Amino acid sequence: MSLHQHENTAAAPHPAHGTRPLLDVRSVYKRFGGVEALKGVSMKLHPGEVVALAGDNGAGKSTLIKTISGVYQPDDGEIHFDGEPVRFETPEAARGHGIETIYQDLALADNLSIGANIFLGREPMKKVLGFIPVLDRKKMADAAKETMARLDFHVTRMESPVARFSGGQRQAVAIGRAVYWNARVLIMDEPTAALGVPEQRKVVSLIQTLKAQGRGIIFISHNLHDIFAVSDRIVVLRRGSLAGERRLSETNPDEIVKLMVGG
Ligand SMILES: Nc1ncnc2c1ncn2[C@@H]1O[C@H](COP(=O)(O)OP(=O)(O)OP(=O)(O)O)[C@@H](O)[C@H]1O
Repeated sequence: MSLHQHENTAAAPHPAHGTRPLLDVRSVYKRFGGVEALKGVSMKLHPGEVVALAGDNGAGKSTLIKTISGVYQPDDGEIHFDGEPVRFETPEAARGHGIETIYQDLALADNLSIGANIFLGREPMKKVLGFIPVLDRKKMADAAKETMARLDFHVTRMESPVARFSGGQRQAVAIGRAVYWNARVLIMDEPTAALGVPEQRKVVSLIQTLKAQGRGIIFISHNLHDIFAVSDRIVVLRRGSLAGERRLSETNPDEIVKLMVGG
């Protein structure tokens, strides 16, 4: 196996360069049987940076985010988090380091409130009469209010089941959950897919809020408009390899499409 060298590493340094990257993916390989889904992919993510992952179907985008977030383990190569080499055997292990992934299904419990969704599976308990454990609903409600306010995202009916919320609001709840649990890296799979235009704008503005809070964000998108609206850098994959990497200020949608399709 030869290390795959990519031609385009010309992206100018991000202003955050010089600071230590939050995430440093170094020449990662991932195979599924005979399929080489990742062939020596490298990428970095700095605090307060938004990186878009672009690429055609089958380019390796999902495999890359799942390899970063502990769903898969790399067959070769290394992942460094906050300067230390890491190997996450499970998504929970990645979460323990503050790497939270939001998939398209959002993994929300539709019939529960925002607070209950934030604490899903990690419910806070309190004791009544000194020994009977019950759900600490006040803690859940307060956390929901605070978290959504931190995201500058206001819903009037905090106690409603999230099924009643719009797509953008539901995305905000999923982001809120990650933020409550101190996500330092948020990975989002197509966060604006299946949303109407005003809702897409809200999600873009949420991503800007997360960035201003110094978190690192990686998002997969097929939507070049959103990519250009919110990212600092675009990493383009093609057939499992890095096809190129560009700072937003030095590229345009045509060039990104060319990198995606090759030739
Ligand atoms: N669990 C798996 N088992 C076998 N092959 C897989 C598996 N996951 C991905 N692949 C293969 O790896 C390659 C990369 O797939 P991946 O889903 O990462 O691409 P993608 O860029 O996310 O594509 P899309 O935009 O269609 O979701 C494809 O050839 C795919 O068929």
